[in-house]
Amino acid sequence: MDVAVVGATGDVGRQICTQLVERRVLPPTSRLQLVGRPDGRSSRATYGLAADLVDAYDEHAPLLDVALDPADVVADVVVVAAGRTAGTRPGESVDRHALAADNAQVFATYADALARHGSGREVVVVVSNPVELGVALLGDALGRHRVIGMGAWLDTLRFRREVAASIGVRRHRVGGFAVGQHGDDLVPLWSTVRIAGLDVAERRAEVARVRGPRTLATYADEIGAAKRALSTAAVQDLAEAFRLVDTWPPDVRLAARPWMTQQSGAKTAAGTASATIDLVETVLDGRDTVVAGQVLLDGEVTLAGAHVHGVLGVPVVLGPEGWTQVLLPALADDEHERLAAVARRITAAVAPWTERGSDEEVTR
Ligand SMILES: NC(=O)c1ccc[n+]([C@@H]2O[C@H](COP(=O)([O-])OP(=O)(O)OC[C@H]3O[C@@H](n4cnc5c(N)ncnc54)[C@H](O)[C@@H]3O)[C@@H](O)[C@H]2O)c1
Repeated sequence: MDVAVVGATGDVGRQICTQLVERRVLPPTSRLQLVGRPDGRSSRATYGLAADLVDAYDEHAPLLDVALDPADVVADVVVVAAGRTAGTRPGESVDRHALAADNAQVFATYADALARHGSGREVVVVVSNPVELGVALLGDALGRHRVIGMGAWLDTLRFRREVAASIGVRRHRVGGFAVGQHGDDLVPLWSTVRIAGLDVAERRAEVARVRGPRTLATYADEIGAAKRALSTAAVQDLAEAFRLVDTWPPDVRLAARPWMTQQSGAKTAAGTASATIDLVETVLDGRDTVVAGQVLLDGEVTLAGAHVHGVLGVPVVLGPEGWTQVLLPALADDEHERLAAVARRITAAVAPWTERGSDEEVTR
């Protein structure tokens, strides 16, 4: 099985390539295709990255190949990590609309190239932001089941880690999902949290203790307040800003910590790459596994009495041919309400770049 990484020399793309090789996800007989742009620095750096990876991992590296023309991308799994990023400088806000305007062309280019020249079977993992727009454009072009965005899986892993830290266990003992839109519009599904080794009563008591008497009705305000507090704290002392994050409930930390990391200039490349590789491994593995991801829905989910026909982060079954089933359990009222609002906001955000049109037409 072969993997292509589009945007291989970017901060995230480079981490994905390195981890794919270092974690031996691909055997030496497989091919890792590093995809760059024909113009600019990335074309030269793509060849350099291939040489550096062989230098480091010659004993077990897969075959390494460079592609600079979208028409030459060939793989069983294509990871799209190319494009502009935002919010990496102190005080810089993430304007998802502006980011969409920039990255829509990148998504459209590879959607078109894979539709024309691909095998018709490749599975695409979208990393670039806005991940929902990437899933919409690539899903429309290639078939929606073959395209998954990794933002909800990263948010899910972060949610599990924050809950685990508050309870005092390791992440692998915590289950549960964070869904919705990647970024501030994520939806932590507290009702799905499970903790290995605890019975139902014990788990409920632990969740109530670490969550407190809050609901998702105030979540957006809490995230806004957290960012303001961090902006002030970070001016004085970045260590103090990260210490402040630790004083908040798990779901606020879930949104605030990556935001602070991005603002620190460090970016979130390692965590993003690791979550991406989970999805790539799942597809290559050949067995169906439940993950969370942004997918293009066609009525599989009903929120506020309306079927969702658009992109939304949800738990899905992922396998060798892409995602097959949505596994969204019955939600608590506050979760349902927030997820319905988020679905509408994603649809509105994606509409200018797709042919699906207005909110009402998409979610009916
Ligand atoms: N989904 C997530 O959880 C998540 C997390 C972190 C970053 N991201 C996103 O990943 C993307 C990349 O982030 P980064 O920090 O690596 O950015 P970066 O600026 O370091 O790298 C972007 C790379 O994309 C390349 N590129 C741009 N247009 C291209 C094209 N048409 N074809 C091939 N390559 C092209 C550039 O040459 C560069 O190497 C951004 O959109 C960012 O928002 C997503």
